[in-house]
Amino acid sequence: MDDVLEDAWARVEEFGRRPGASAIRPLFTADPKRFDRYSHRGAGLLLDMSKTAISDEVREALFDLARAARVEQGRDAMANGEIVNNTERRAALHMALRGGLPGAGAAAHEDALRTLTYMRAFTESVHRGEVRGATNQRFDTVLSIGIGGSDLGPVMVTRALWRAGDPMRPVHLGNVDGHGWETVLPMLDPRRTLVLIGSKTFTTAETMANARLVRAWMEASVGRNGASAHFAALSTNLAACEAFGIAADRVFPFRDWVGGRFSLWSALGLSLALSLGWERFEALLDGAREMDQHFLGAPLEQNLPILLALVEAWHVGGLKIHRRAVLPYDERLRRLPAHLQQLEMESLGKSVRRDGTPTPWSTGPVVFGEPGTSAQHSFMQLVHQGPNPVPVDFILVAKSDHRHDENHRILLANGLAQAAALMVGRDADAVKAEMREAGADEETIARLVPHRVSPGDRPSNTIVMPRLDPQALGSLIALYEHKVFVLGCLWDVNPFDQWGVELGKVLATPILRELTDGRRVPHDSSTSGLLAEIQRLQR
Ligand SMILES: O=P(O)(O)OC[C@H]1O[C@H](O)[C@H](O)[C@@H](O)[C@@H]1O
Repeated sequence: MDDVLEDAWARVEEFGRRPGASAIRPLFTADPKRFDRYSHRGAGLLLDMSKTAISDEVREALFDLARAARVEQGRDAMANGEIVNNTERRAALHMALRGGLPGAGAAAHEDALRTLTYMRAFTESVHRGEVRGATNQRFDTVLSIGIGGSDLGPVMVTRALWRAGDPMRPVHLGNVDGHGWETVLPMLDPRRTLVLIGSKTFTTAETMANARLVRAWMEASVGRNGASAHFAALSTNLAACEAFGIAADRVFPFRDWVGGRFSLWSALGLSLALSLGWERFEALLDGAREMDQHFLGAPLEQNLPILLALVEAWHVGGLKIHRRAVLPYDERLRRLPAHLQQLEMESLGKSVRRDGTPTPWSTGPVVFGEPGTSAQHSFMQLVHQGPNPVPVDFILVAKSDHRHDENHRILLANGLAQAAALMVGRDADAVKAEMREAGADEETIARLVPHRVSPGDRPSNTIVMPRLDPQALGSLIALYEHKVFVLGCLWDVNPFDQWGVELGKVLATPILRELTDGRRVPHDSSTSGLLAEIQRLQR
């Protein structure tokens, strides 16, 4: 396989070195039907990849790459519960949480269904006021404690879908920074607050510190005995939940085959069910399942997650572009870039292949983003005119859920215009003509032309969603999850582990000890110097 994969990459790289490899405009000139031929639908979404420099020849080379990487076989192995997370010796069965899989995936779904059924019963009991707090008041707020994969997905979905009047008010506590707690504290009435501690391992230092903080606050209000009525845990580590004092019937388990950044569909999504209502949580899962079915069934050439991954493979491997921006043109998706940062960078920021040898190719790019149009007024200058291209994913939502039609038209017009402007650019002649038309004098024109030229040929994908509802959001998130898996195949890296985050955690322990009791421990001189400065300022 190695030779085949390396050969396939070599071919993509060779296309990337050809003169004019990054030109997009000539592809539109040569093919009036380019949009039709380079946009695809699946699970209710449309992906337009026509504004990239992928020619028919390059596309064939990318399909060959997908075949060489055995993407379809890898996908089927994942769905069948095989050990695709080879370093941790685990399956990756997040699709099974959504149902619709055959074989081992179906068995895993049966298992997940037990928790989902329990989550539903609990959610509905809370909403009906049958499950109450220690002072017999109904819960109206759900405080979720968790970080990373146990925070970003649920926060992103909450921001996207929660509306005033929904069953419960969601509040999230992720960062260990006490200012985070101080910020949410005024929003909370302990007597009406249900606290969820979400942690796959139930050992994450920040989450446990916040959990202890919140437990002390709750005990101070409703008493030691009463506090347990206010807590539930979402975890794979049942013993640690028990040791923390969570009642057994308040532990919502999930399996180790659910990766943290793929876990919002599991018990970890309980905050979503509680705040949005069970039906909308289920619709989210339905949308994801629809994308799963598309991913599992659509041919390579029309398979949205595979195509999205191939575009990235082309940018990183062919054109050597190591960054990407995500611009959702919907304020409600403002935390989507943060979720994708974790999903993509934690999964694909790797430098060794699955067998531990160095990757001969570059892997995961830097991902960042902000909602449009706000992003246009911050970093898009660099995307339009900076020396290095930044491919963009534009996400457009056709129908809004408000009545301010003019605002929505302005929003959409801007999203479409940004993508077009990046691609078509504006050359010196066009700038001169526009300036003359506007009555500028020749001196001003000569002075400003170089500043006003936009190079064009800057690539983007556009994803169109019909509406931002739970179903479409589920499909969108699953699209990116599967894209990440496909890139794992193409780059031959394990997208389900994250060993790189370990070292920092290890080094934090002696530093914390030093900050706590002042006993010096040897560090590099920079760390020692900074520590000394902080301690001096604290005195
Ligand atoms: O869910 P937990 O076990 O608390 O883990 C929370 C997060 O912390 C870890 O350090 C990883 O980087 C993340 O992948 C994980 O989602």
